[in-house]
Amino acid sequence: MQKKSTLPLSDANANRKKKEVRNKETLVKLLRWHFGYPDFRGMQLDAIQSVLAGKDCFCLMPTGGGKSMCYQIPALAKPGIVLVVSPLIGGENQVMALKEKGIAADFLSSTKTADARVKIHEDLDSGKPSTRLLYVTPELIATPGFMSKLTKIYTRGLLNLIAIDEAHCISSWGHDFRPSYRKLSSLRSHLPDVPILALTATAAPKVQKDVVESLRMQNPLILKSSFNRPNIYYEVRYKDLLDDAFADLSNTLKSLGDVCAIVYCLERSMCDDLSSNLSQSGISCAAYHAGLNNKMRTSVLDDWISSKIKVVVATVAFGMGIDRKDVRIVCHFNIPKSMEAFYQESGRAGRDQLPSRSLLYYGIDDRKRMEFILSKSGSKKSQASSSQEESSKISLIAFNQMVEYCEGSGCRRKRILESFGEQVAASLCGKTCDACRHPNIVARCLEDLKTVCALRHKSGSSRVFITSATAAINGEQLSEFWNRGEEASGSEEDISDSEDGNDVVNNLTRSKLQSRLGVNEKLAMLQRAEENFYRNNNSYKQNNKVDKNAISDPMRGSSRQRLQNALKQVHQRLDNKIEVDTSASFLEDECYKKYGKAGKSFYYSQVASTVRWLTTASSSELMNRLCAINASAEAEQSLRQLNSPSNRHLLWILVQKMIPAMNTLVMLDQKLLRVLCQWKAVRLIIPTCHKYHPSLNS
Ligand SMILES: Nc1ncnc2c1ncn2[C@@H]1O[C@H](COP(=O)(O)OP(=O)(O)OP(=O)(O)O)[C@@H](O)[C@H]1O
Ligand SMILES: [Mg+2]
Repeated sequence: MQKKSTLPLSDANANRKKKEVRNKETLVKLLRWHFGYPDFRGMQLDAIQSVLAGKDCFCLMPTGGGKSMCYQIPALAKPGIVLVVSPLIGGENQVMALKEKGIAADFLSSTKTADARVKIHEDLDSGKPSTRLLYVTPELIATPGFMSKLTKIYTRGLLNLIAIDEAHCISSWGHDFRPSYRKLSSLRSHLPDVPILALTATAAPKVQKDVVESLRMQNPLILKSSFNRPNIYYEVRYKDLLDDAFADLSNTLKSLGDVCAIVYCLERSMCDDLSSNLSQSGISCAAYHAGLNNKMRTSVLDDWISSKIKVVVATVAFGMGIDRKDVRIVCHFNIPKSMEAFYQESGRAGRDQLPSRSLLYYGIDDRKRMEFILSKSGSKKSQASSSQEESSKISLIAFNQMVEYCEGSGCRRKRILESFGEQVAASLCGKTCDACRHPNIVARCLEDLKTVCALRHKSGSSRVFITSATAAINGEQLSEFWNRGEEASGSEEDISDSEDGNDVVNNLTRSKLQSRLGVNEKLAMLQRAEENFYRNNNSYKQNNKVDKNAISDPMRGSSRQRLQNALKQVHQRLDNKIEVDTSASFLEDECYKKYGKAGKSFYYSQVASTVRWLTTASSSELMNRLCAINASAEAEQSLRQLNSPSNRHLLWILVQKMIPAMNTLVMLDQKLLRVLCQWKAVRLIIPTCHKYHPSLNS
């Protein structure tokens, strides 16, 4: 790309020239000439004028707010160099975009070839460098060789400004602390008179204080814009209330058409699995995480930027500085670790200011996993905080804001903004979050979630079985939630999230809940469960055909072993009251049923989560749960004996007798009974059947 000439500024005496450089008209002209934008946004002009006047400035602007312009325009306003400290990816992208506009920018980093580096150094040493914006990584600043080069440029009076992009990385209070940023404190002592511009979208007051102090900024102008992103619609969906969160995600992405999207996951392996699952369902996507080599990462990024692929399934490694304006949806498939992280990541949607969405899938297991990780993760941050314990406490407090965002019924937007200390008028949202647009549905979801938690707490059991909340929301109808009794007795609950309908039957036998539903609703629900059963069975078969992700028998064996090891300890705690082998097989089977078709890492993470539960649950939780498993294993044994054609008729009679007695369904048809048999639902009914038909005992 040809170099664009700098906009000629009138040349009079030095003082007048200095002032002229800062006057609005001149700066707007530069903006139009180089970038084609009609005017400055928000506080851009204030920041630009401040640094051109030689003053330090701390600039807090929302994601996509246009922070880069605050140092790009000063670089074009007067001769000399603006040094931009930035993380690698973000810097490289910006340099590429600037070069395309004919602006002399370069990135000096270890990823450059030796030749390219020599060229840049020659230009810097020339006494009249053509480079206007020199991007570097914080690591480079820390090297003595580069600092002496900078000092040379500075003594020649050619260093106009030091811009620290993503400045929150300096602070261990921020969500993305990077030790290399800490070393930037040496800039002020080596280059005392150069104004420093710190830019971030992280608003925590502690971060601001940390940044200002670490960089030794002097009486900086503090500019803060509102963090509101009015063009983003915020929504939370509850994994524990969805039939199948993967299917829900995939359907959501498909329903939006061929749009550009980011899906964030917690773990690399989950990115790989989710990406391959989405690809299998026809979505153009790829995984991006730190486990891929540089070449792969660059190629995924290039393909996504150039629209060859539409969806990137990524860890947080896909992050800072990625400037694709038309991301229409950012999904979090796992809950992020803090509101700041969530804000930054979701903020990658709609940088073109057009309507966009943030969709977070919240799951109780994810929450527990994150709490576990954060409680162990203090050591990383302990450099700045007094102890590891304190540091993990801070992380957990930060995480709690995220939990409140998901579990609260109030406006999501308000919650985000208030977490950054903004006062928010009730009318601000204007129904641009699910809680404001569908308050009843959200309230109901939360009620259901409470029920799920209560059931788990009582019996160590897992989730309820309901149809997708999404469908209900999209259809503007009431959702199909039915399990709303808080005091539901869950004694015969099992942890299973299996999609085979056990949950339906389990829940049907919970008498407190039953009275709340009409027969038709219950039948409809059974029918849906039946459809799900067949649908899941089919997709399972289909997936299995192509399965490089398949979970092999040895893998399952080693998972059983893991569970057995954990169960042995539980066994001792519970005075040898449980069957280790039976329980291990049962728990492993559950993990497999739940995530077998989703891939290895989903499966492994479910196994890990079960092991964690075994090591952290209370004795009574363990007793309830594990005794239920043993009882259920016995019941299954009985089922095998019972499920012969001649016994089916008997079963049918039993079901008819038993269910009305329990005030549930007054009738079932043969078809549904067949389904019940296939779901092995009878195994759950059988213990109850004994009461009604003692002859069964024989
Ligand atoms: N005055 C303006 N008018 C219109 N568009 C602008 C203006 N200033 C910047 N932009 C555009 O807005 C987009 C976002 O800008 P930028 O990347 O600087 O945001 P940011 O604040 O650094 O966001 P993030 O925190 O996500 O890095 C860019 O595409 C940029 O070109
Ligand atoms: Mg930026």
